[in-house]
Amino acid sequence: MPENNEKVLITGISKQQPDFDYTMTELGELAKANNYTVVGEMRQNVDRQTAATYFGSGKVDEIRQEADILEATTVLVNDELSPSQLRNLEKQLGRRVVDRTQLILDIFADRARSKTAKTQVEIAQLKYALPRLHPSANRLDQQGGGGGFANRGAGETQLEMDRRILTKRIAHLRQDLRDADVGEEVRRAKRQTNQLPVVALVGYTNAGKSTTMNGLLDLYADRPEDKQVFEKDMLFATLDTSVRALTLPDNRQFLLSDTVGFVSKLPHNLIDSFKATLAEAANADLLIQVVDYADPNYREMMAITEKTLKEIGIENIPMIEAYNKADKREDTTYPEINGHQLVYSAKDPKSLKALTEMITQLIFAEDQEKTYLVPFTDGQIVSFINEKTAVKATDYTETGTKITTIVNAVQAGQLEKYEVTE
Ligand SMILES: Nc1nc2c(ncn2[C@@H]2O[C@H](COP(=O)(O)OP(=O)(O)OP(=O)(O)O)[C@@H](O)[C@H]2O)c(=O)[nH]1
Ligand SMILES: [Mg+2]
Repeated sequence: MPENNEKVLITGISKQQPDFDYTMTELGELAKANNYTVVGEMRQNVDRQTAATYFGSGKVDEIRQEADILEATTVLVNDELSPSQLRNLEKQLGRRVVDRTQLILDIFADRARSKTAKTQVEIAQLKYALPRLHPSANRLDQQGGGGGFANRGAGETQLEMDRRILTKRIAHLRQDLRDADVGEEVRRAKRQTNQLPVVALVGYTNAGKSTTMNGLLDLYADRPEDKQVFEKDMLFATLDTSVRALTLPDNRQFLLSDTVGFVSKLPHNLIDSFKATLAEAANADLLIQVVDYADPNYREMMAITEKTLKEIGIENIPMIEAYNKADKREDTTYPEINGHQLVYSAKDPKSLKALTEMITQLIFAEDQEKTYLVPFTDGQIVSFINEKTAVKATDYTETGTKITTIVNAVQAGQLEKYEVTE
């Protein structure tokens, strides 16, 4: 967490957006997440932004005065500003201006731990910076970035050279990302586990996705070392995807994945560079949308999640709506199942069992009951059936072991030659 504690003034233009109030509240949360101290808020209730300075000129004066009175060193704007708007506003306000995109990028940069997450954030940062480079800005070569640009062509301006360095760096990072093959984790897990069904936790940041994952791992983790992903009360605690195999008491298995949370107006650069990480949910057979039911804005958060899923191309996957943190509400009992909806608490084992029941019903819907007769010489097949499928009955006959069990489509194919109809 950066030592920040800077005083900031939050500002925005309503543009008749119905969710404007909510996005301003969220901007305040994002500011806190970046360790800013919010000292005030100013809104302009107009339909359109002003081309040169975003706010109208009268409003700019007001904001400057207010920022002076409150001693705010930085003004946060609830939108992505054009490069010239940012420059003009900074000049007229006489202080640093940070737009919503920059703020979210700063938080992501602070949270990124894995090499992949760091690379993805840096690409988004550079793409944001590229059109905002300005002749008067600090020289890049003095900041030690890039390298290999000593061959400055005759007549090439400093600005052109800086742009070239950034563009080269972005290309380099993109190659790193391709080499890392982010989508590989789920694909590999699927391959190694004979195409087990994949269940993905998705939802607004801080809803409790990682806590739900950890709760389920506690109950059903396949291997003890598989346990625990990072959970914390902060926005964007998770910036990577983790996949774990779970084994239910009846031996049936599935893969569970946890991933990055969403926020409204997630910057396009960020969605773009995190696409590979986010898209892992696209490989899922079932989504669990985790919702912070104790947050008064949970409906807006759900709308944002659904919009973001659409944006990254995740549609038509069955979904459980999982209303979490019910323990923080006085007006609800839990766990409570209603169709595809569950009211629960990720910290309550009974709730997690109810969730598991729902998952089981949905992902194993295509499972079939079969009876196999396995000759005594094929002992490894009997072990496979006992370990990987939900055995209902076993009978030792003269010709071999007769087992009635529940199998998925892949297993049905693998065991076909042992199948008998009674
Ligand atoms: N009281 C209560 N707190 C919960 C519950 N579930 C999660 N939390 C808390 O909510 C906070 C966020 O939980 P996480 O699991 O990290 O949330 P996340 O959805 O993974 O968040 P990101 O990774 O930031 O997107 C943590 O402080 C959890 O302890 C719950 O059922 N009840
Ligand atoms: Mg998380």
